[in-house]
Amino acid sequence: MRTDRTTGRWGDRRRIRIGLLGGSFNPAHDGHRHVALHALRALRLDQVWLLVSPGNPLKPRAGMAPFAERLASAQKIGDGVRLLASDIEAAIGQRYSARTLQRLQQLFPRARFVWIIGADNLWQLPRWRDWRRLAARTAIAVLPRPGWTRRALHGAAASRLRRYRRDPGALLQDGAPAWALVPAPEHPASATALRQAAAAAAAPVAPEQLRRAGLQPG
Ligand SMILES: Nc1ncnc2c1ncn2[C@@H]1O[C@H](COP(=O)(O)OP(=O)(O)OP(=O)(O)O)[C@@H](O)[C@H]1O
Ligand SMILES: O=C(O)c1ccc[n+]([C@@H]2O[C@H](COP(=O)([O-])O)[C@@H](O)[C@H]2O)c1
Repeated sequence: MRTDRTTGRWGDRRRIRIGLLGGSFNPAHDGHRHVALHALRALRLDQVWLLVSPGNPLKPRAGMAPFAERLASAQKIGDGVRLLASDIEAAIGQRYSARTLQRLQQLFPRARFVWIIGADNLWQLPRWRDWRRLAARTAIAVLPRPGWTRRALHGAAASRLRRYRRDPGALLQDGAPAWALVPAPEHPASATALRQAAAAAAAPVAPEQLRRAGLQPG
C-alpha cells in the first residue's frame, strides 16, 4: 500500500487479501497446510488465517480436544507470517461462520476476505446456519479432497450457486457471490485418521495379539 501524496491517506490500490480457513484443527495436519498454501498461491492472497473454531456447531463435543490444544496445533503448521493461527472466533464469541465473517468484515473493513473450505464442506454447506448469507458476502474457494470433490460439485450448494461459479483467476475480480474450485492435488490427511492412529498406538496390546505375533506376554 502507498500513501496518497495529495490526501496523505493510505491508498487503496489493492485491498489486502486474507483467506479464512476455519476448522476444528483436532489436530491440525499437513492437509490444512496444503490447502492453505495452494489457496495462497492460486488466489494471490497476502495471508491465510487458520480460524480455530471454539466448537463446530455440527460436531459433537466428545472427542474434541480443548481449544488451547487445538490452537497450539494450528500454530505449529503456521509460519507466523503468511499462515497464521487465529483465536479470533473465540475472542469474538462466534462459532457460526456467517456471523464470524460479518464481524471480521466490520473489524477489518480494508481487508478482502475469501472463505476457504475443503470439498467435504462444500457438500455440507447447506447445513450451516445462514449459509446463503455467507455466500452472498464473500468469495468462497473450494479445495479438492479425496472422496469428496466430484460429489460436492454435484451437491446442493454447488447446484444452488451454479451461476456464481468462476475460474479461480476470476474469483476476486468482482464481488460476491462467487466461488471457485482451486486446482490442487488431493491430499489424503484427515484429523479423524490421525486421532484413530493415536488411539490405536495408545491402546494396550492384548495377550492374544502378542501370542499371535510370536511374542510371549510378560
Ligand atoms: N486433506 C484435506 N483436503 C482438503 N481439505 C481439507 C483437508 N483436511 C482438512 N480440510 C479442510 O480444512 C477445513 C478444516 O478441517 P478440519 O479441521 O475439520 O480437519 P478434518 O481433517 O476435516 O477433521 P475431521 O476428520 O476431524 O473432520 C475444512 O474446510 C476441511 O474441509
Ligand atoms: O456456521 C455454521 O453453521 C457451521 C457449521 C459447521 C461448520 N462450520 C465451520 O466450518 C469450518 C470447518 O469445520 P470443521 O470442524 O469441519 O473443521 C469451521 O470454521 C466451522 O466453524 C460452520
